[in-house]
Parts: sequence; C-alpha cells; structure tokens
Amino acid sequence: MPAKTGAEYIERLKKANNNVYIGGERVDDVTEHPAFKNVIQSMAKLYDMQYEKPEKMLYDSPTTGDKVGKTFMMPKTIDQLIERREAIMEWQSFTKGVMGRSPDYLNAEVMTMEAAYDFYGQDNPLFAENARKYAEYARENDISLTHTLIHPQVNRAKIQAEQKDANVALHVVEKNDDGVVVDGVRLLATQGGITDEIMVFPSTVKKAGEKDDPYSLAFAIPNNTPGLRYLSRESFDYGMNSYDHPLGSKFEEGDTIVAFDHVLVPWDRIFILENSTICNQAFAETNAVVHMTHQVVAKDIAKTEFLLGVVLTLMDSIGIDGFQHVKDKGTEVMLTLENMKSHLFRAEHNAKLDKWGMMTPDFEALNAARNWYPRVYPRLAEILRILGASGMMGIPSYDDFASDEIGPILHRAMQGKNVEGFERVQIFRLAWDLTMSAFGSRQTHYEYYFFGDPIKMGMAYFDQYDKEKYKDVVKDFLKQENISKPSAINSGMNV
Ligand SMILES: Cc1cc2nc3c(=O)[nH]c(=O)nc-3n(C[C@H](O)[C@H](O)[C@H](O)COP(=O)(O)OP(=O)(O)OC[C@H]3O[C@@H](n4cnc5c(N)ncnc54)[C@H](O)[C@@H]3O)c2cc1C
Repeated sequence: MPAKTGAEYIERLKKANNNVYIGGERVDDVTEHPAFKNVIQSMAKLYDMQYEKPEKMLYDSPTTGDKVGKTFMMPKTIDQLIERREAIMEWQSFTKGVMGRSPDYLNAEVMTMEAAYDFYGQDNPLFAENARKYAEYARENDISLTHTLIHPQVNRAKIQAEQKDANVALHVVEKNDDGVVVDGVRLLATQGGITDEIMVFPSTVKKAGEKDDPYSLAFAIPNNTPGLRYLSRESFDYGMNSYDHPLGSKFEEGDTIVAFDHVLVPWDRIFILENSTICNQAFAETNAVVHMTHQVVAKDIAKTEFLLGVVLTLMDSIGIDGFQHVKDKGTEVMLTLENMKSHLFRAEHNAKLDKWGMMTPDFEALNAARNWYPRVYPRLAEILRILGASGMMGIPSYDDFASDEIGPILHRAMQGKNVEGFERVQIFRLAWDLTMSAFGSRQTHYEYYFFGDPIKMGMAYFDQYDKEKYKDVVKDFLKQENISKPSAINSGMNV
C-alpha cells in the first residue's frame, strides 16, 4: 500500500474511534473535536505533502515497490542519509519545528527495527521476526505512531517493584495462548489517540534492574485496542483564529496519560518481554537513538531558524535592532543556529555503516547537540521575551481590531517603525505564542524534557566522554616543565 494521504489519515482515525478522554468525557470523534481537529488537519497536511513533493518525500518500497514515505527509508549511503533528512526537513519547514512528534520522529525508530531486528531475538527468535515484520507493516501502511517510555512519577526514589503500589506502572499480568496481558499506566504520550498505534518502549535514559523485569517491555498495538485509554490534558488550542493563536491553532499536539486495563498484546506484537537487560540496551544497540537524534537535530534547526526569523522581525518592527545588547541577543540565536548546523554536518559527513547495514550518523556530534539544545532553548525563549517586553502583553485580538469603536484606536496605538498596528501585533502574537502562551510555555518545557531528563543525560554524557586524552595532555605539559619538588614538602606523603 502506498504512503497515505491526509484524507486517509483522517478516515482511519474516524474508523478507529480511539478511546480518548478530555475534560472527564470520552471523545466521540477526535477529528471533529475542538481540542484535536486542528492539529489533525496539520497532520493531514504533512501526509498530503508526501504527494505534493513525491521526489523529495517518497521512495520505492524495498518489498512491494509501492511509493512509501522516505522518512522510513533505511539509508545505505551518506547521500541517502542526507536525502532522508531532507524529507524530514520538508515536514519541519511546515511545522516550524513546533510539532516535536510529527511522524518522522518515530518513523526513525521503526526504520531501525527493520535493520536491527536480530537484536530483539536474544530471548526469543519470535521477537526478532516480530520487530522486522512490524517495521515493514508500519512502513507499508504509513502507520502514525505515538509512544510511551516512562513510568508514572509516584516515588522516583524507588524502583517500580518497590513502590507502595507496585501495580500502578504498566506491567505484565498474565501470559496466555493469545498473547501477554498488561495492566497499569505509562506516560507521556504526545499525540496519544490521534495516531494509529502506540509503541511502548523502555526509557532511553532510565536504566532498569532485574527486579523491574515485569515492567521491562517493548510492544506496539493499535490505539483502539480494548482496554486502552488516552487521558488527555487540557488543550492549548483554544479554538481561536490563526491571527490570535498562530501556532496553537494549528500545532497543539496534546499530551496524554496512557491507561492500560488488562490489555491483550498479541504475541506477534511483542519485541521485548520482561527483560530489563535487553531494555537497557535497546536504543543504543539498535542505533535507534542515533537516528532519532538525527531527526531531532533537523527539527531543532528548523525551529531555531524560525525563532531567529521572529526575533529579527520583532526587532525590526519596533526599531530596536540598532541597540548593542539587542544585536548581541540576536547573535546568541544566530550562534545557536550555526552551532546546530555544524553538529548536523559533522554527524552526516562522518556517518558510517553500522553492524546492521544502516548508514548511521556520527553519534558524537549528535549526542553533543541533543545534550546542548535543551540547555540553550530556554534562553532562546527568554531572548524573545526580553526583546518583546510590554509588546508581549499588549496584544489585542483580531476581534478587537475588528471593532468599529476600538479597532482604529488600536491600529494607531500599536503601530511600529515600518508596520501598522494590526501587522505589528500579528508579529508580537506570534512571538508570544512561540514562547509565552500555554502553547509557547509547553514548547520550552518540551525542549527541556522530551528526550529525557537533561540532568541525567548530562551525567551519562560526562561518564561516556573520553576524558583521559585531555588529562594526559595536561600531565605531559606539566612534566615538560621539569620542576623538582622542594625538599620541604618531599616527605613521601602517600596520596
Ligand atoms: C511536553 C512533553 C512531552 C513529552 N512527550 C513524551 C512522549 O511523547 N513520549 C514519552 O514517552 N515521554 C514523553 N515525555 C516525557 C519525557 O520523556 C520525560 O519528561 C523525561 O524523560 C523526564 O522524566 P520525568 O518527567 O518522569 O521526570 P522525573 O524523572 O520524574 O524527574 C523530575 C525531577 O526530579 C529529578 N530526578 C528524578 N530522579 C532523579 C535521580 N535519580 N537523580 C537525580 N535527579 C532526579 C529530575 O532531574 C527532575 O528535575 C514528554 C515530556 C514533556 C514535558
């Protein structure tokens, strides 16, 4: 089956009738519900884009020959790796990087499952076959995915097995001829319920021990599987027009708590079962983390380019671009962008074939980028806030401007250096929605946390970094100085 269109994506969602709840009520049809319908239209646009630029976004399936999405393509050469990223960039240029879970994110993971399927067969050869077949099924049917990696925040000082209620987190309850019955809760599925299927995978960062084997799982099931519920947080799409909420009105992905009530996972959908050791290795050994980070860095670049554009347009609109500290803040954003581009270039141009036959980017470059961006993104949002000042709050709505009585007053009062009031407020509303509205604040929170806790990631980064060579340089340098120890302290002290 060829890549799907936007209409097919919507039709599937209607038919699936996933079990989604918001505001305490079950949603009849997500495609019509005000909390979801606009982002669903944006997702549909992404799928349609595959046919608007088929040469950029589609390729011939290696199994059926059908035209399938290039974000599923397994790269064998550096050119193909870049081609794949260019397809990712097409989508990112539409979303401006604010839809972190556009389908390219998890398609990267799916792609690695096809290449590295053998990894999943360590306990049971069936699981390797499951991984390979699932990846093929997802690609051939252009399956849209949500995913969940983490356990609820009950007591982070204890492992799951030692929680006061050890049954809160998703765990295995029973195995029978049909599959594995699982029960409990997982977090935090962005786009939960507005996609076709869910992948349950181990955390990329938190490592589990043997006692957590019952919680150590990887599987994928349709979102309308009986017993599966998506409990959605309040929507940040307030049903406003695209002047008032230029981003939230299109790209509000939603985040959900996922509740499994004795859900049967068929045997052919299990990839890892009750094995914390395999779970701990999964992302690194299959190189899923590398290919997902490749997508993330592309997204970060698209997002920073857009943010820089907003910063520069805003500066220009109120004539602050000549001030020294304002220029310096613009420079900070520019340096971030150029830095991320350099990481990407190095990652792609130093790519190597991995043991699974995938052309895999240089993880040193990507790992630095994924550890750095969460630290710097809050600063980018802060820069926009600082430069916007009162203008971030002086943001009359479209209806205000449409009022015969106050519209003309506002249009005059809100004028900028080279723009009229209505146009200036449009720029500031965009800046606000990118950084300060509920939608904008979530962007900052998302960038900080979505790939895992940056503190723990930073500790892991420090531990894996090749530090000895730098210490050796210093040791050699100090040796060259040839300074003898003064006799007064040469006491033979043992340290
Ligand atoms: C907007 C958004 C979207 C997300 N989307 C998804 C998604 O689609 N799928 C998905 O699976 N996940 C998603 N996540 C979840 C994300 O993976 C987690 O937020 C991240 O892994 C951090 O885990 P946590 O939230 O459980 O934080 P916690 O682990 O509970 O940490 C809370 C605080 O305690 C500190 N802390 C906790 N344990 C320790 C420790 N052992 N040592 C030192 N400090 C500690 C942390 O540093 C942090 O400051 C999303 C998160 C956000 C914010």
